[in-house]
Amino acid sequence: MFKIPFLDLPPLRSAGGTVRLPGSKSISNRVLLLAGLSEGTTHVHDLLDSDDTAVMLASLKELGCDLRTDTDGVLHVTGIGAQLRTADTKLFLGNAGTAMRPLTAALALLVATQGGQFELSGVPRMHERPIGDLVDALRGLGCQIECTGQEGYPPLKLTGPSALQLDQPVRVRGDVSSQFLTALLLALPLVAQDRPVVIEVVGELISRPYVFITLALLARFGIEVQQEGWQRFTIPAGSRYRSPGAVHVEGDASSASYFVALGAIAATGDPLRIEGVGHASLQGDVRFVEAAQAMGARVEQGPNWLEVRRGAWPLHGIDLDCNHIPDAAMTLAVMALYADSPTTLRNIASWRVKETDRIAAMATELQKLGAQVEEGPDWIRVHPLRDWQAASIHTYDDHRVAMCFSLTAFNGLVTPNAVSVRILDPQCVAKTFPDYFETLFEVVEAHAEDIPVITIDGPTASGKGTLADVAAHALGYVVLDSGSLYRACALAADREDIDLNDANAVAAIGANLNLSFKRGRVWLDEDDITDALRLEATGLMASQVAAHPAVRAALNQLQLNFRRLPGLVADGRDMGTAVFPDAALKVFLTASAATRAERRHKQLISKGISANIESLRQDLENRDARDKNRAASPLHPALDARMLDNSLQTIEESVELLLNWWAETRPFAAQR
Ligand SMILES: Nc1ncnc2c1ncn2[C@@H]1O[C@H](COP(=O)(O)OP(=O)(O)O)[C@@H](O)[C@H]1O
Ligand SMILES: Nc1ccn([C@H]2C[C@H](O)[C@@H](COP(=O)(O)OP(=O)(O)O)O2)c(=O)n1
Repeated sequence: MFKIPFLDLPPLRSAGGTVRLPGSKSISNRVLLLAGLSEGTTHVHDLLDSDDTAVMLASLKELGCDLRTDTDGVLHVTGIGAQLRTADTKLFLGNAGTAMRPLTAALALLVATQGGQFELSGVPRMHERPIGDLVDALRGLGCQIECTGQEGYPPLKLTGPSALQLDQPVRVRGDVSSQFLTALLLALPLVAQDRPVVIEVVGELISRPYVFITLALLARFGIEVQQEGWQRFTIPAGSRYRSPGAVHVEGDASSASYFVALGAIAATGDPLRIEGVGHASLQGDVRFVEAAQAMGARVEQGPNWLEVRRGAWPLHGIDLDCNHIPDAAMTLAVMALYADSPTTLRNIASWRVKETDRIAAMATELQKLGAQVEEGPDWIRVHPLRDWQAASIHTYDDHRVAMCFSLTAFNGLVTPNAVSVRILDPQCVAKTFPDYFETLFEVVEAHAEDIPVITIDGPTASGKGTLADVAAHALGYVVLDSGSLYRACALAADREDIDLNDANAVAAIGANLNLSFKRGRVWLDEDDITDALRLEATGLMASQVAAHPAVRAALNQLQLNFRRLPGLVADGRDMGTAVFPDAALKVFLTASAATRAERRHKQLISKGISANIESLRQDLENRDARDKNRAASPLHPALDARMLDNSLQTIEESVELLLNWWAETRPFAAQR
């Protein structure tokens, strides 16, 4: 996951390959709650690992469920068998609507029948998301619920015991959020032992596919709800949650929408294959596929996979009632930018009460890119965009805003003036798809020249590696420690007893280096060479082999291969002058020889390697001289490099300066 303040996406050009989706959020949290209320143990496979499921798991633990994950990643949930084990508990539910609503209903009924007190709260946004219709329905039954902040919104205090009236149908509004009905359906079996319980929906029920998932999962846990249309549901007398044993969670169909869109926009060669959802999925959002097809996508599907290619290009504008795909429909608003006519998405009032007001959020952010957007209380219209502006996209702590705006990075497919897109707070995707951006980068390609590079060149022990690592971490970029390639090449040659002055023999070794980088360690063939690489003696040998033009040529492609999405920070001697001459920022880092010798001395001592400061200084001056005076790519600043002498700076000061210089080169500076 990219735990950074912003992630810059350079222009992306094509897509293809295979994506395995994380588990569905809706199914995961319903399964967890049902498993938690059941008797016995449920073995949950392919559970989504995300913020929202973490919230539900923490709550189940508080309630006394036993949770164990085995080495295969299967979660074993032993439920409470509908018996409260705690009497007075506070639950913090973050911004997880799929936890707040059903837990409110279940706990309100449990304290009504068994006594106790629960307080449910969340982040500030959760306290702005209405829950009044559910609270009213539960109060109508006799539950005691207090809204401790504003009436109709969390936080809530649930107390009991209290007498329940279950003879009359429970009435709940269905036109704001189907999650209220889902919450009641999931919870009312708790009190349907002696008599059937009837739920009546007031108003037109929205988001029916989510209710369908609820009913299907209830059936798996032994509750066969009788349904009369979408207005009346009866939970039969004698209902009891029974663990089905093993449950497999489907891939998340809403998450699939970004990759379906990706295929429709950019899979011009191989298709984009999406594993985890298909025509047999329970989730209504698989019908996003039909909307994408209407916009031009070519889709093949099996029971649990989809393959998507570009069909029509540009895409076609559509006019669609999105009631059946409320979450996935946000993706259509971004696809609309690539269409040949405006796209109108209707019946999306529920967008206004999600993680953020999604209609307002989409309109504001699309406009930043230059798009013309109109909006109404329950609709949005997006016009095709050809004159794009680089933009810094605010994500409102809303995972779907972050994910669907990543698709705007393909603007170079409809304009010659491709722009980069900045996604602010990219880690909000943790709500449902923590590795979304990593997964995206595996199946998309950019032109190498579009992938930004920062180079840091300079003499030994000037702090290049340190600065490169911290800056790359801050930007989410890949790091190239080019010195380590020269070091590895020298080590490999030395191990084979090759004369380091024999340029061609060393170059042949360099061209066939079998290096791998795993969990912070470096491997040469089967050997872990991490520690050997850092020895001063290895540095000296590296400097020696690095003087051969043939060796430099042999290692060139290996270094170019590090230019990967979303960007690169490369440190060495000739990164800015020879390997990445088009880098957007070049830094030449220096410090006095005395300072550098002192730093290296400290570094070695801290690693338990004995060293003499005077001989270190002598070695580094010799090495500087060789690196500067060699004929092939000698160490010197590029003409357009920025000079940084950090002799008197802390690491933090150097990093801040570099990041400020970087910000000056970016097109977003004014918007941040
Ligand atoms: N600006 C700085 N101020 C103080 N110490 C630094 C600074 N930059 C780096 N160092 C320290 O100097 C040592 C050498 O840095 P390193 O990044 O390995 O240099 P290089 O990659 O240029 O050889 C490290 O122990 C590092 O913590
Ligand atoms: N891009 C590069 C990187 C390193 N080299 C050579 C010259 C250096 O003395 C050695 C070792 O480099 P490295 O960056 O690991 O050395 P320091 O960490 O700065 O001591 O490799 C090079 O010629 N070109």
